Amino acid sequence: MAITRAASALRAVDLRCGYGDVDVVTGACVDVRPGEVTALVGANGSGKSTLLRSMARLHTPTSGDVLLDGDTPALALSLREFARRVTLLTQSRPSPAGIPVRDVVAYGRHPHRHRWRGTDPDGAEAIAWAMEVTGVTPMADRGIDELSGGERQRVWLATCLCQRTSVLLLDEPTTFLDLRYQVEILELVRDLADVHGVAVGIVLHDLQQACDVADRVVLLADRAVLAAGPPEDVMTAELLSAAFGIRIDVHPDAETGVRRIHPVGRHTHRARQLA
Ligand SMILES: Nc1ncnc2c1ncn2[C@@H]1O[C@H](COP(=O)(O)OP(=O)(O)OP(=O)(O)O)[C@@H](O)[C@H]1O
Repeated sequence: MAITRAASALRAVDLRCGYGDVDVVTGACVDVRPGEVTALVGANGSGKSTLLRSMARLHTPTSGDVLLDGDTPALALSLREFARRVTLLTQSRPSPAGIPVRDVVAYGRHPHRHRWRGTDPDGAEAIAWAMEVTGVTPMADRGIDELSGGERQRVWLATCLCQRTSVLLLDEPTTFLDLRYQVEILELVRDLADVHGVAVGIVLHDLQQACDVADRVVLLADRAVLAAGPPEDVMTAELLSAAFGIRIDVHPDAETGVRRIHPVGRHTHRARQLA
């Protein structure tokens, strides 16, 4: 992968991850850079979550390194210090009964609270901001277990955002969300990178969303990184079709140049046109 624009905020170097004796991903190099959105894409089971969790210190890789700010081994930091710099929105999260949304979000500030005094001068403002941008302020007093899947997803995202870390890792943040919130969350992600210089690593199933939001894409297949780089290099018909095992057409939008992704199933309108 070419490294040109910005120094890496979080980098996986030659990472090998798996479970027991089974390798899920080998030789993976991923750069998550300040002010950029890096999307991880690939078929179910290709190792996106395992790789992201390994970069967030939630899974222990078999070998390889995870480096912060170019050269600091992630393991050199205490977990608390690491949590102040890197946060991960995981795919599955507990929703304990009766805990109000406001308290769930506030829990995100835990690494920032003074160890003994328990103070967090920036906490209230960070929590209010995170709840506002994710649209969960109106449900602040409701129990997290009473919410719909999409509402809950936004609460967990607020819990991550209130930490104001310089690296934000998101595992399928648009799952469960209706179209409006999918668009808003991705716009927020883009703003966090563009305006606040946050380094964002994001797992996305929707390849169109990856084309729309990402500066760089890492495509996983066959237990490795099949391709990595700008969307125009990675989101090609050839690479995507190989990674997903179906025909996928890709055409640049005539107006914007952004790639448009068209999976071609046997019964899609496009397949009938081509037949
Ligand atoms: N706790 C675990 N123990 C054993 N194998 C696991 C475990 N978690 C995941 N796997 C396996 O590791 C592989 C990669 O899983 P992972 O969740 O990283 O893939 P993914 O690309 O994120 O998938 P998806 O798109 O379905 O979310 C899969 O084959 C999965 O079955």
